[in-house]
Amino acid sequence: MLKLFKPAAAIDRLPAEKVDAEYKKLRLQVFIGIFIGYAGYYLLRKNFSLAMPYLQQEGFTKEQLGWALSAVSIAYGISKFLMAMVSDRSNPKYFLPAGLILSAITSLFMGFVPYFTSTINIMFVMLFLNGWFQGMGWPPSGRVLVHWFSVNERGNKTAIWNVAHNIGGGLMAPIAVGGATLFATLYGTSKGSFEGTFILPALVAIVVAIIAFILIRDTPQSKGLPPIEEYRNDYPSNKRETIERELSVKEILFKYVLNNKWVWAIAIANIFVYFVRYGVLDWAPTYLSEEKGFNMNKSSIAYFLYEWAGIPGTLLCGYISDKVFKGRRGPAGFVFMIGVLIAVLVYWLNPAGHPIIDMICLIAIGFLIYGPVMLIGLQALDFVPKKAAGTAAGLTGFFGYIFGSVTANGVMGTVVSKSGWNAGFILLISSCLLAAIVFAITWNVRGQEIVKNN
Ligand SMILES: O=P(O)(O)OC[C@H](O)CO
Repeated sequence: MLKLFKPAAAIDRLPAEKVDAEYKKLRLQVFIGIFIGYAGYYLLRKNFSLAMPYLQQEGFTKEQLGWALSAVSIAYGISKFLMAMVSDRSNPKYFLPAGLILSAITSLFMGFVPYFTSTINIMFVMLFLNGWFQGMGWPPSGRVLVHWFSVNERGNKTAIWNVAHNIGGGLMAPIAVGGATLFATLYGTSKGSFEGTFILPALVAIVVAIIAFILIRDTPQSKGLPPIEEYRNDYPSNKRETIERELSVKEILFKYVLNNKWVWAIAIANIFVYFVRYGVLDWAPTYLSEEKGFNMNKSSIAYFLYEWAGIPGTLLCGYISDKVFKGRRGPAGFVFMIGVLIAVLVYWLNPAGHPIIDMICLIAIGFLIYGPVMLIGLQALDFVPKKAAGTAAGLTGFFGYIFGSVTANGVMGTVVSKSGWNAGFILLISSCLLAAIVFAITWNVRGQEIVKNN
């Protein structure tokens, strides 16, 4: 591990009368830091898709660009897991901004140096690098969440933090399109300039990384504060013990993550959740234009609504899992996935000529799918001691991206080309059902109760 990333050491405790005020101030500060930091990551997650129409005008085909784009998901899935093992033993104040700056530098190279967008293979390598650096965002955020927020408030706080990615993803398109227009003006061309879709989001992301660096802190103990469990008198088990020493990679991986059946269960659920998340989102423009007669404008509105509907849906899901199901995430995940199943069915069976119903279905799917997406991350944080939290979430991310998202692009594309949209929808519906079943298997599990803290 690089010396720079070394976890911040504990310092002497502050006087008791200062603890409360300092905790309140720093909890808000670190939360804002990871919120805007993770939103910043999403400015650079898929900005390439906004460059694609311009790159098509430069002579690249849809298939070539789709292949290059898949590099982001492949690298991201692997990195979210591997970099999480590094992150669990790193100071998030350095780790999170470092990944964001590296991702921004990759994007700046693609915007400023023509060589890096000159062939599909070079773009694939650049996007792979970008995906890799993108994997440095979730794990340090998870480390901050579990060290500054105790188990009985985590559902709510994780749900609020999780909407950062909808906000970042939602803001990316106008910033990238604004960049294209701005750089077209600077370069004196009448058409949009794809360079700007790389450059402007990257510049904004660098500013975000600096702000995140200023705000984020490592553990409460490194600021002279007690562990969060002691401060809030909220322990994960009756033994009132938590692990506060940094764990070795071997301990994290083999003692707490890979031999935990519940982590495996949610990793498998994540395959199906991500297949639906990206299977619906990435194919919506194509499906709506081919089968429902939507033009690009209407399709992009539907795409936008899908992302933003995720915000209230995620908050509601976190609230329901805390208040109605008393900290059990499985039932909330089950109910939301059944809701997604119904909305996907209507989206499929609604005949062409009723665009409002298609829009409502996409809003409903967006509203409902991001809750389960968030719950899996939350369960991962809950199922292991806090020093292993990023790695557990990283494993679920690996399964979600490599087996869910990548197949949502590749397998869906092949199935739809060979057998038509009905076959594609049967895959989506089956995934909803399988995700619901795995959530149901975790029905009675309260993460904090099964965590092994010794
Ligand atoms: O798909 P990811 O890894 O960016 O995660 C998105 C959400 O934050 C999941 O909780």
